[in-house]
Parts: sequence; structure tokens; C-alpha cells
Amino acid sequence: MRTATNVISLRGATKQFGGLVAVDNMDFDVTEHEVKGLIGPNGSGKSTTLNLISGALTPSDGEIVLRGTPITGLPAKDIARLGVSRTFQLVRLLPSMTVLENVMAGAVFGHRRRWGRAAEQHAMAILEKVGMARQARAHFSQLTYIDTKRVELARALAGEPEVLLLDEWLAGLNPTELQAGIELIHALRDEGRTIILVEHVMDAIRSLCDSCVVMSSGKKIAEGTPEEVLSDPDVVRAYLGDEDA
Ligand SMILES: Nc1ncnc2c1ncn2[C@@H]1O[C@H](COP(=O)(O)OP(=O)(O)OP(=O)(O)O)[C@@H](O)[C@H]1O
Repeated sequence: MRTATNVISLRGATKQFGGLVAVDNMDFDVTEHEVKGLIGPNGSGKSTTLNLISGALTPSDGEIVLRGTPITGLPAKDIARLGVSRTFQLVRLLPSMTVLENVMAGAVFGHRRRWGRAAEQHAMAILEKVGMARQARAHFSQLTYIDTKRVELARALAGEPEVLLLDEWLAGLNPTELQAGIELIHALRDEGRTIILVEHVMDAIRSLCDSCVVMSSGKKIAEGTPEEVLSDPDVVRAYLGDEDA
């Protein structure tokens, strides 16, 4: 029997902010080609968990392993180089650069580095994939909201990451854009990419995720397929009173 290869593993990952334990002893594995959803009520520690994996924050305790290599506490740029790319809740693009230049920056500083012409050709191919090739020479200020999100996704993909972290990538989209956004992530899923996504849009969780980890007050309270976790009484209880319940 073939066993799935772990791309990312968290072992007892913990983050304290003063007296608050924002992430409390988290354990989970993400296997190759898996789309893993990280869900839970507001303030349950999802973004902090992504920040621990990407190196934006250093764990207070525990270990994070990328394909067998401990990455715990490494600087974010080193973790990106080793193969973890992410998008942010609030899009972070460089406004002085064109769409193409922003995506090229992802190719230059990512996992599989490319320079000059090779970076440009690769960036154009990724822009094509996310439906932004025609706006390659545009600046940030000229883009619609969903297009800024597409460009940020392209920047994250341009480094050819081993694992892609999406932090509420679908948040703020109108219903038509949401459909387009879900289709785009579906296409990445169909390419066999390994993805961890933090998301509040349950339709997206149901249609995109192989499995989900549910967090509440920093702790993992459930893990399984979207159907399993969303019918778990503990999960329903954790969400009660939350607008997404
Ligand atoms: N830099 C920080 N300093 C202090 N407390 C923080 C910091 N970042 C997050 N927190 C706190 O840690 C807890 C978890 O926050 P986090 O943003 O990870 O939750 P979340 O599940 O992503 O929430 P949301 O769904 O609202 O984005 C919250 O109580 C939050 O206020």
C-alpha cells in the first residue's frame, strides 16, 4: 500500500501572546496533493497558525517540519525559499511595480528561483493561469479587488512552492467573483498542488477541501472530511453564535 508523503507537519505547535495562548499544542499533517482547510470561529487561531508555518511568527513551543526538514523559527524568507508561499488577508503587493514585476518578484525570491528573462516568461505563464495576462503591464491602483487577489496568488505561485498557504483568499469577493475565485482554486487543486486554506466560506470548504482541521480557542477540536467535521456536535457548538454557523 502506498503511504501518503507528509509535506507539512505540526507537532505541538504553540503560540502565546503574553497570557493568551492563540495556538495551543496543534498537531496535524498535510500530505502531498492534499487541500487542507483550517476553519473555526473568529479569533480561534487560524491566521496565527498560518503565520507560524510561514515564519511570520516564531512558535513559543513545538515543531514544524517541511518534508522532513525542521523549519521551526526560521526567518520567513528562508521558509519561502524552502518551499512555503502564502497570500495575506490584506493583499500585499508593491504599488510602485507593475503586475508582471510583482509576480516576477515571487519567481526571484521563491522556492525555485528564476532570474531575468526566465523569471519574466514564468511570471507571464502564471498570469495566464490566473487570468491576468492582459493586465501584465498595469499597476496595482488600476486593478479591481479580485484582480489584486489574482495577482497576489500569482506572486505566491511564481516561486513554485511545495505548499501554498491561502489566508482567507476568498474574503470580500462578491457572489460572481466568489464563483470565479472558487473555480481558480479548484484548478490549482486539479493540478495536484498542496494547499492549506483558512476560509470562512463554507461552500468553498465543502467543494475544495480533502480534509479540515477545526480550531476553537487555539485548540484543534476536530479533524476529518468537511462532511464529518461540519456535522460534529463539538464543531457546531463552537460555531454557535458565529455568523457562519
Ligand atoms: N500579534 C498579536 N498579538 C497579540 N494577540 C494576537 C496577535 N495576533 C493574534 N492575536 C490574538 O490571537 C487570537 C487568535 O487570532 P487569529 O487572528 O489567529 O484568529 P483567526 O482564527 O485567524 O481569526 P479570524 O477568523 O477573525 O481571522 C485572537 O485572540 C487574537 O486577538
